[in-house]
Amino acid sequence: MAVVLRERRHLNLKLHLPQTLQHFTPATATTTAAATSFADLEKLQVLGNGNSGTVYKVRHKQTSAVYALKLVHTNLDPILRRQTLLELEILRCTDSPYVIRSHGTFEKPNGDVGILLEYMDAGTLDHLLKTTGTFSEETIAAVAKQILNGLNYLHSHKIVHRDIKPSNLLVNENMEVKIADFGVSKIMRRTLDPCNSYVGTCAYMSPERFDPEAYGGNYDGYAGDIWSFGLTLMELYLGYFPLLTSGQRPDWATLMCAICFGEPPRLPESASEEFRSFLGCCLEKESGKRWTAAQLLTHPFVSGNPETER
Ligand SMILES: Nc1ncnc2c1ncn2[C@@H]1O[C@H](COP(=O)(O)OP(=O)(O)OP(=O)(O)O)[C@@H](O)[C@H]1O
Repeated sequence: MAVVLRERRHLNLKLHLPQTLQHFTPATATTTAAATSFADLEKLQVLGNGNSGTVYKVRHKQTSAVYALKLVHTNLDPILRRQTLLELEILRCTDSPYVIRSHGTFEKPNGDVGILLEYMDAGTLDHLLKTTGTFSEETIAAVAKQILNGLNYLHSHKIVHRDIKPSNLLVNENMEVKIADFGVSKIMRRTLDPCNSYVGTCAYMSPERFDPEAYGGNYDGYAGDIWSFGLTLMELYLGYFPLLTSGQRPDWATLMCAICFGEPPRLPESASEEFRSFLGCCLEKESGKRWTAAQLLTHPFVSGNPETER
């Protein structure tokens, strides 16, 4: 299995999307414990609703193992179906402790697709922020290092996430953080492949993604992920979205002005010099000056963090 994975990576994930799900045997799955059909799973509760479908907490009837089952209603929407197949392919090819693992996929006769995922019992960073309040710098450094390890892994395999935000980062009770929801991700087929589509949550978009025309019509998707990552950390520190005006998320026009024409958001004086410097490296308006995930891992804000090896 490891050999197969290495070969895939060597090929830089030059993928051909299949038309059906029959090909999707997850490369990283513990398939012995995984279900083979919907009938093997007992639904326990709804974990959340996304744009594309519903996520359930489920139990495997024979093994009692608990998973999250993402059910996507792809039958009516060919674009959603194509994107779901791409999400599945990314999940199947990734093998990192910092990226959510898939344990299998199923398709219902009506075209609904089920993705069996590892269950993260503390939910999303967004949920944690709302229930337990703002994060200390120490916790943010530990969280940041894990997300960076995940981004570094994805970017080195030519995958751009394109929707990094607190609600797409899952946590378990050990405070292990994993990147999830590849619903709008992109696999870069060539090194210089540009991103040029307007996808992802616009609040967390970098200036060059918000206004690609001003940057020659294309943007560096990897650098876009770093901007979103920077805004995410800032939100964990402040307890609210950093570009928030008057207590509510700004509308599209206000957001565009703030992101494209305003100064990048900065941390208040109460934050340490190291944290402010770190975020400055993430929130550079010029994408070429923004640090990469690999570079950020060497920044003193995270490099000294004693995160246990996974
Ligand atoms: N593996 C998981 N473990 C635990 N909870 C999960 C898991 N995956 C998703 N969830 C929960 O289900 C919710 C909905 O997840 P989903 O992936 O559909 O994404 P979303 O980011 O809310 O939506 P969208 O796909 O529209 O961006 C999440 O916000 C989270 O609370």
